[in-house]
Amino acid sequence: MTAQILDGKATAAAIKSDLTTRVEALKAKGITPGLGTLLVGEDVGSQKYVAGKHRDSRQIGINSIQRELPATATQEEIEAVVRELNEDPSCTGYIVQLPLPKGIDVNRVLELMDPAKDADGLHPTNLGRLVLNKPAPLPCTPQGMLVLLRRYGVELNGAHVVVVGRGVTAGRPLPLLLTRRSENATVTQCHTGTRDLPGMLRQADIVVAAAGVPHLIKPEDVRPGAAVLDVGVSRDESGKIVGDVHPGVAEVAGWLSPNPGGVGPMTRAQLLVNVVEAAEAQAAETAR
Ligand SMILES: Nc1nc(=O)c2c([nH]1)NC[C@@H]1CN(c3ccc(C(=O)N[C@@H](CCC(=O)O)C(=O)O)cc3)C=[N+]21
Repeated sequence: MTAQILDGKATAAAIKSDLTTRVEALKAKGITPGLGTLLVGEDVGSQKYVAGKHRDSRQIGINSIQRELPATATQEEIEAVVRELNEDPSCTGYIVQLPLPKGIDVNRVLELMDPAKDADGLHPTNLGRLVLNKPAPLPCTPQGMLVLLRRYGVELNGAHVVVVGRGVTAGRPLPLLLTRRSENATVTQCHTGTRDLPGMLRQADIVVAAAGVPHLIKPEDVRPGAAVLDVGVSRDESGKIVGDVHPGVAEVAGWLSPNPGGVGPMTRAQLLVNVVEAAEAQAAETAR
């Protein structure tokens, strides 16, 4: 058996094509959405992600507002740029690329963001609204996974999803989305403290590997026919991406979201969705 590939690149392209039309409609009303990014430091991986986000934006007609600070930037300097982006009317939504340099209080920075401009969906107010089932920009990586599973018809209703990892961008918020009545999945969250990870994995209809541990998920851990999403990003000595899923899993799983080419492009597409939706909300506000 060879898994059907959940093609995040192709799905993201379809989402971007739909967004292009919505951006044109906004422009006809005199609104051009703008995506802002704040990148602190010279991490090559982060530079690549941010460049990719601006490339995507340009493709669909969204303006880019690119702010950079050196790794030596102080808390005050970072907060000053956040305040600027909050005030800037050309910036519809923005992200502060994580991680921030050591010694910076990340949560203080994130809490200073205008929740209405939170393109990542990771502002405490928006995460709180998600818990309360109120409308909010959704966290991009989990929402990207959901859209990908839906597109390929992977059943969520009643499914047992085992999420490995509890990071703020992926593992922690994903169960909030999956356990809503509209999705109706049952979720087990596993992490480094989980006693019998292979035993948990074997019970899963869907495995989400978001631990950041290279090849953590082995073929013998996966129930034949299960869906497996490779989310964790590590790099080998040559800088090549290594995911959390062992390549042999492709022979056992029913569906596989590869890495690269799976959840990464979906995360970026969802970021654009959040910016376009923020601009549409703004347009509706102006029209009233
Ligand atoms: N505030 C914030 N928001 C984020 O969303 C965020 C972040 N900080 N910090 C780091 C992680 C990581 N992340 C990725 C996004 C896209 C790809 C992606 O598109 N990857 C391509 C490959 C890219 C390559 O080859 O380097 C793919 O999977 O096909 C990967 C990883 C977003 N993150």
